[in-house]
Amino acid sequence: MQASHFVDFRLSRVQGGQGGKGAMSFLSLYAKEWAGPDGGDGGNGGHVVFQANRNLRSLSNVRAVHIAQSGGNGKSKYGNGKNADHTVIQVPVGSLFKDEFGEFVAELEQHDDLYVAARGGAGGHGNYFFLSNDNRAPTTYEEGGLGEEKTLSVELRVMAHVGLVGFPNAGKSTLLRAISKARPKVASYAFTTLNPHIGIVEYEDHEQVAVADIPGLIPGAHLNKGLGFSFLRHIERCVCLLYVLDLTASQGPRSQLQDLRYELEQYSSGLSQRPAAIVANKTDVGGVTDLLDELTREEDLPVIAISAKKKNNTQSVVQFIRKLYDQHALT
Ligand SMILES: Nc1nc2c(ncn2[C@@H]2O[C@H](COP(=O)(O)OP(=O)(O)OP(=O)(O)O)[C@@H](O)[C@H]2O)c(=O)[nH]1
Ligand SMILES: [Mg+2]
Repeated sequence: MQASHFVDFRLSRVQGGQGGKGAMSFLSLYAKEWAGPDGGDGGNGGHVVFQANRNLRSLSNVRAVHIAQSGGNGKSKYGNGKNADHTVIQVPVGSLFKDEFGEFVAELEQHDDLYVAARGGAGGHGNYFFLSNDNRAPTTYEEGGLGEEKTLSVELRVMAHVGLVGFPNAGKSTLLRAISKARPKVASYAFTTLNPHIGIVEYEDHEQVAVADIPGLIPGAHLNKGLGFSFLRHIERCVCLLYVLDLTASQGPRSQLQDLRYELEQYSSGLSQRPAAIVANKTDVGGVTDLLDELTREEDLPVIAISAKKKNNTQSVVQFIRKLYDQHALT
C-alpha cells in the first residue's frame, strides 16, 4: 500500500478572445458616388469556458495557457464579423477554481456544469453603426474589446471514503502508512507537498477503500485559520471520518475530539455527524490507560486504541474501515 496524491492541481492563464474590429467603409453605388457608410460590426471574441465531464478523472486537459479565438473583423457592405467559437475545456466533475489570490471562485459539481472563466471582448462597431441624421458620413469605428485575462488555479478533490481527522502530530500519516502497507493500488495524482494524501486499503476480496490523510486541523480552521477551508473542504467529501486523537498530547483526547467536531460543524452543519469512530493513538507510551478508559466510557463513538508507530492493533482500524464501508454502501 502506498499513499498517492489526493489533489490534482494546475495553474492556467486564461484569456478571452479579442473582439473583432468594426469596419470603416462606404458603399459606393456608382463609381464616383457613395451612398453611405456600410462598415459592419466586429464579431465577439470567444470565452474560455470550463465544462464538467463525468468521464474524466484528471485535469490533464488543463494547459498552462488557454487563449480563446478572436472575433472576425467587420466588413464592408454591412458585413458583420463572425463571433468566435468559445474555447471549452473539459474537466472532471468536482473541479474547483481559485483566483490568483487563492480565493475560491467556482466549483463544477455536476456533469455539464459550466464556468465561464474569461469572457471574450465585444466586437467593435463599424461606421454604419454611427450613422445618424447629424452625421451622414461617419468615419468612426471601434476596435474590438480585449478579452478578460486571468490566472486561475484548478484543483480536483478526489473523493475518499474515509478521512483521517486530527490535530497536527496526532499520527494520521503514521496510521495511513501502517494500514496501507500491503499491496498498494495507487491512483496517480499530481504531487504537491502541502496537499492531503490518499491511500487505498485493499482487502482480500479485492474491495478497495480510499482513506485520506488530511493535514492537521487547528482551532479556528473554520475561520480559515491554518490551512483552514482548503482542508475542511476535503473532509467534506469523505463519507466516514476517523478522529485520530493523541493520547499523549497536553490537550486531553476528549477535548481534542470536542474541538475537532466543533471545527467541522462550524464549517458545515452535519459534518461532525458523519459515521465515525475514534482512533486513540500512541498507546505504546505509558500512563494513558485512564485517559483511554474515560474516552471509551464517556464518548458515544466506537474507540479503537492503537499505536500507529508500533502497528499495535492497526489491523482493527483496517477492519473497522471495512465495516463502515459496507454499512454505508460506499461506492
Ligand atoms: N509514540 C508514538 N508516537 C507516534 C505514534 N504515531 C505517531 N507518532 C509520532 O507522532 C509524530 C507525528 O506523527 P504524524 O504521523 O506525522 O502525525 P500527523 O497527524 O500526520 O501530523 P500532521 O501531518 O502534522 O497533521 C511523529 O513523530 C510520529 O513518529 C504512536 O503510535 N506512538
Ligand atoms: Mg501528516
